[in-house]
Amino acid sequence: MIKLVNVNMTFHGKQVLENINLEIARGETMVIIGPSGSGKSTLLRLIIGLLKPDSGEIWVDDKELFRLSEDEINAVRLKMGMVFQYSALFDSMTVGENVAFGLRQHTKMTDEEIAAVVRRKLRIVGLRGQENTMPNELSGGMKKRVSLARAIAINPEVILYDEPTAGLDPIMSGKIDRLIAGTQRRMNVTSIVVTHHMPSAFNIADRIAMIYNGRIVETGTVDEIRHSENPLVQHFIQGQKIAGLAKRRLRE
Ligand SMILES: Nc1ncnc2c1ncn2[C@@H]1O[C@H](COP(=O)(O)OP(=O)(O)OP(=O)(O)O)[C@@H](O)[C@H]1O
Repeated sequence: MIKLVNVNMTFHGKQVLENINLEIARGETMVIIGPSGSGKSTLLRLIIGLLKPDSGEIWVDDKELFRLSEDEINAVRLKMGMVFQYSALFDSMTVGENVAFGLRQHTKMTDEEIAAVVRRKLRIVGLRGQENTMPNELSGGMKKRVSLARAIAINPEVILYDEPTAGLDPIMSGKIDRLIAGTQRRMNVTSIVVTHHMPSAFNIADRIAMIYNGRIVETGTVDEIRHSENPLVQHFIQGQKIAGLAKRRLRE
């Protein structure tokens, strides 16, 4: 479904991604882990066609993104929904208008049809009847759920999530994890999830890829990653556990 071949990316002469090769099958949930600044968000932005790599190929189905015209890239993008790191809702629009945004931009649906889709998607994310609420009246977790409702409104084949549980308490994180897994099952979407949060990664992943300094240092199933002998991987997993414990102690 999605394939990156020898992808390289630099910003102002600094190599941010180096020789990335990654294949994600249809219906698979691929979780990308790695330290801050390792290139995870850049990878997502390349896959959704917001950035162009310096070299390499990015395939979505049988189409290589950067051989396409702008119109063709837009058509591929319509297969993808993105849940952004800070939810990225439009503050001046109601929840309903936020969820409807993509449908208004890219379809010829009538107002009634759009309202029906919005109602259905809000119900799926547990926000039934919140159409007229403004984003600033919502908690962080609720905003993430609106962002997910907006991403699934266009019935995407691929959903990309950038740090979906960042800043959420463990109960809300668990809820978001279940929504991600439930959405995958219900819509049979391909999911790509960037996260620092190892419990989430282990909960939802079919496979995990770890990026370190712009390179993929390991790809494997949850079990393979848990038992990896790569010290970078173990260090990251253990480090996240220690960071979690330290945070809990600070709160106590
Ligand atoms: N538009 C840009 N212009 C210049 N440098 C950038 C740009 N976007 C990202 N970078 C740099 O690329 C590197 C990778 O950034 P990226 O956001 O992909 O990392 P990340 O792994 O997602 O980090 P985090 O977990 O902190 O979100 C960083 O050094 C960042 O400063």
